[in-house]
Amino acid sequence: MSTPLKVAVTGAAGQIGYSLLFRLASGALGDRPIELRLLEITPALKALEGVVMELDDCAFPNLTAVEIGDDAEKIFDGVNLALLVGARPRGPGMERGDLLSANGAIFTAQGKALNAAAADDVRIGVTGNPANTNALIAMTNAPDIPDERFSALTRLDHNRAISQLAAKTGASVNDIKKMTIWGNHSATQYPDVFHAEIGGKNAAEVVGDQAWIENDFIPTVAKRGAAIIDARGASSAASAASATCDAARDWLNGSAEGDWVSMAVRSDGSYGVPEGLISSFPVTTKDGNWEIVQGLEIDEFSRARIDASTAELAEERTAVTELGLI
Ligand SMILES: NC(=O)C1=CN([C@@H]2O[C@H](COP(=O)(O)OP(=O)(O)OC[C@H]3O[C@@H](n4cnc5c(N)ncnc54)[C@H](O)[C@@H]3O)[C@@H](O)[C@H]2O)C=CC1
Ligand SMILES: O=C([O-])CC(=O)C(=O)O
Repeated sequence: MSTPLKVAVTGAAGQIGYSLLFRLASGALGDRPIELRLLEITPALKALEGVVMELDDCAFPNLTAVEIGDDAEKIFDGVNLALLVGARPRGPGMERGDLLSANGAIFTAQGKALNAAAADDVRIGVTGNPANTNALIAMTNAPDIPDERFSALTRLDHNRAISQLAAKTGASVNDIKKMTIWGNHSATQYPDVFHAEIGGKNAAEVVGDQAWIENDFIPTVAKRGAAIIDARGASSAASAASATCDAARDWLNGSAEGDWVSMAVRSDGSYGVPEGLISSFPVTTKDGNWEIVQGLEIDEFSRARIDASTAELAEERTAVTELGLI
């Protein structure tokens, strides 16, 4: 048996955790042994013990060990992958950015703990909202970990966009490639169909309905989180866990040939996105590394939307700078 991949999950007793842990343990990252290291706040440890009892009861063949605790440095010791989920979710009527001050402090502490304790090859995926700026906070507080090891989750938005496009065109989700989410995991995000393909043809041309793209598709994807909160009374959990798995699997194992994925990563200035912001881009991945897809033509319609979302990210960066978090 190969050495287990040590995977930390924070907020493990929460809603997303309750789906994510079982997906990870049952092979979402591939058929490989994994060790789970689960971080919670002290009052949630008892509930987490119950979740671990359930993990035990599944007798997952690839789950070699589970450790739980409330000390981030101990839990992050030697981890190869850290999935930072633990943070307060928004309720009805809130924007994700409203969580900045409540959740930002979690990511300073966890950035420092990862810096001190994680394995040299660690990859860190941030799901807790506001995900992009939380990733920026963790990255800035972990100066010894290369910046490219941090990403924030926009894979859920990417998956939502594929699903909406499949429903509109009658195509299978398997035929839809090269979807892109640009910018922030917020209502300003820009799901881009102009570079996407359906069965090898340009997706915007297949749709042939600019009004639908503008007035239906983009707002439906961008506001899907709020629609789920309205319907469920709680924010998306199983789909967020599924996207967290998809993103981690593709990061570690590589994106498919002839396709790309959306990940929020540190901007190097590509596509005019201010350097240093954690913004979503089309990326290809291989062996735990990502590369921003280059050379896409950005027309005026797309330019305005990318700029609006990255302006919001810049404002969030200013806000957390003023809060002393970075
Ligand atoms: N990026 C994305 O696509 C999505 C992000 N989210 C976000 O994920 C986060 C978690 O959502 P849920 O699981 O539904 O929330 P939840 O409230 O059910 O669970 C959060 C858990 O985090 C724990 N926690 C709080 N502070 C912690 C700390 N310092 N260390 C470790 N654990 C801590 C809490 O005790 C709780 O058990 C929220 O911020 C939510 O908005 C949710 C859906 C999609
Ligand atoms: O909308 C929320 O607050 C939860 C979330 O991030 C999503 O479902 O995309």
